Amino acid sequence: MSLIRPDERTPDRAADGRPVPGVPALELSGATLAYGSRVLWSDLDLTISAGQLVAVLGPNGSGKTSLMRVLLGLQPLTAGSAKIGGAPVRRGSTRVGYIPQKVSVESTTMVRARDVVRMGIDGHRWGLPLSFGPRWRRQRDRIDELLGAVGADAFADAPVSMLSGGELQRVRIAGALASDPALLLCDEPLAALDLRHQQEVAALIDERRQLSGTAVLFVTHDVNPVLEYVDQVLYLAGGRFRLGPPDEVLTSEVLTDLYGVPVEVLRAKGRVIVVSSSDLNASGHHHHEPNQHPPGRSS
Ligand SMILES: Nc1ncnc2c1ncn2[C@@H]1O[C@H](COP(=O)(O)OP(=O)(O)OP(=O)(O)O)[C@@H](O)[C@H]1O
Repeated sequence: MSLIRPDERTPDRAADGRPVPGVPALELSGATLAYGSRVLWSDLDLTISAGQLVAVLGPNGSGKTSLMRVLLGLQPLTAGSAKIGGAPVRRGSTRVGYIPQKVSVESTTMVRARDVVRMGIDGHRWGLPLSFGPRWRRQRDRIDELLGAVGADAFADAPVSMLSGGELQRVRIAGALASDPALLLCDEPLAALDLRHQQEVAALIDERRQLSGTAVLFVTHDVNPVLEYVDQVLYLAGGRFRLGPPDEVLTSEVLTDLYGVPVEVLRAKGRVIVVSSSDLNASGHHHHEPNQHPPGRSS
């Protein structure tokens, strides 16, 4: 069932809601973002087709969240263009689903799991729920369907403040997918989860993109839980970036060039570990990011 409002139609969808082949879910052309004289990234060309997953990696302050803000229509580009489903980015679009790291309202109110999903259908707007009637029933069925698809039906009526981290992420995914978005933005959705829940949530996102063709932009500090699903890596560092398949970007040579200091990329049992060469003898961390402001780079 398509829930795209007439004012939300984008060229990637026909009037009946069916996908139009060949229109990218996301297209960034010559995209540049600078705060004053500080350039976070410049001349970024990135095309994400329906169903593709792109991991965005990089040290603190490299501009990952800022990229999400651009795609949510909250931050204008300094130069270049950004299109979602073939239409310019705009604030509040239901063509973009967003899984934030935290939703502060949830811990302080009696918001139920199904309310989070309803807000996704309504385009993230708070408002009075529909009262009983055919539209209410259709919406309720849709919410149940969405919660069922992520295995969250058992806690549909539970206050979200009582859910575990893994349960809450399932509900957020259902809410983010409620409007059948062309693009799903995930801001470190695995950060608060244990390994089992990380794997479950990553598999869930992968399953949904395969079923619905939703493209995914996945910001993370640790690529390992999603490595098997990643089509491209966008690695931001020191005002520059590298974009390509994981095997081409996650190499000692590429990251040493990007950071401007010696970096080693180690691979063990299918996992990728990035360490600065000077830390090679240090232990205790599975992923140690090199200095985020290497000498000679703008910061
Ligand atoms: N509105 C703004 N005006 C000026 N500087 C900003 C603004 N928003 C963010 N910054 C700065 O831009 C840099 C990039 O921030 P951003 O949050 O995008 O990085 P990040 O890669 O998501 O970092 P982290 O991994 O720590 O979340 C930071 O140094 C931040 O202080």
